[in-house]
Amino acid sequence: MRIEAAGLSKSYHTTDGPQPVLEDVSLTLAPGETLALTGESGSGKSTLLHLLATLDLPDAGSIRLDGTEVTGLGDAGRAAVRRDRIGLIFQQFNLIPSLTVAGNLDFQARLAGRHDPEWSAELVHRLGLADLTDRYPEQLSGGQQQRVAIGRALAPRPSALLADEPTGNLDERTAGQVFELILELVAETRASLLVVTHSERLASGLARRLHLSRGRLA
Ligand SMILES: Nc1ncnc2c1ncn2[C@@H]1O[C@H](COP(=O)(O)OP(=O)(O)OP(=O)(O)O)[C@@H](O)[C@H]1O
Repeated sequence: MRIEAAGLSKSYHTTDGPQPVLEDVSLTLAPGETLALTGESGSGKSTLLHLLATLDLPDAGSIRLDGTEVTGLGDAGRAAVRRDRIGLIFQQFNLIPSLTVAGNLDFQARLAGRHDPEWSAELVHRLGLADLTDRYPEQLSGGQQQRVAIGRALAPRPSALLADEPTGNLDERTAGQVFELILELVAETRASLLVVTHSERLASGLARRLHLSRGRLA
């Protein structure tokens, strides 16, 4: 997917009045390109990721996904773009508690109309979840839940994968391995990848890097 963001601004409304979080942020991500988004805590990385994922709307600016301006779409239109084209990995996983590991992967793929049992089985295997497919999220460790979240995001073969600290809950060695696997899977499916990370090591494994500082790209 080609992601083109131009002049994005966003403020949150607090009791002290509007707090600017992003100011005039522009970026482009070509189809299949990989980009790391770094920046200190509170610099606006998650906010920017949420805007690009169509989960929230900017106060000003434009977001084009494969040429379609998404800021003008209503909630249903943006939800359809997310469902069909975007894979999301959140810091807090957001797995569905009432579904098993296999159920979480299948649910997302079915929503997008692209359920492929062979691909789901391959993801489960490569993410080291083969013995855990019948477990529920609460029966998994944080690292295992994180791997389920990665599998779920990739199950529908999204055109873009947007990930917020996708290996933040793993020890350094496992984080490196899981990150390599994300890169492999993204390359195989030719998805674009944007990763928010605090890790220099992980950021250096991606083709490009952008740094946010107090809501502006440095
Ligand atoms: N819903 C909200 N309402 C008010 N302020 C918010 C809201 N969400 C985020 N903020 C504020 O916006 C700023 C940017 O937050 P954001 O989560 O985008 O930063 P971040 O760079 O992802 O941080 P971290 O690395 O700690 O996850 C912070 O000061 C945060 O307190």
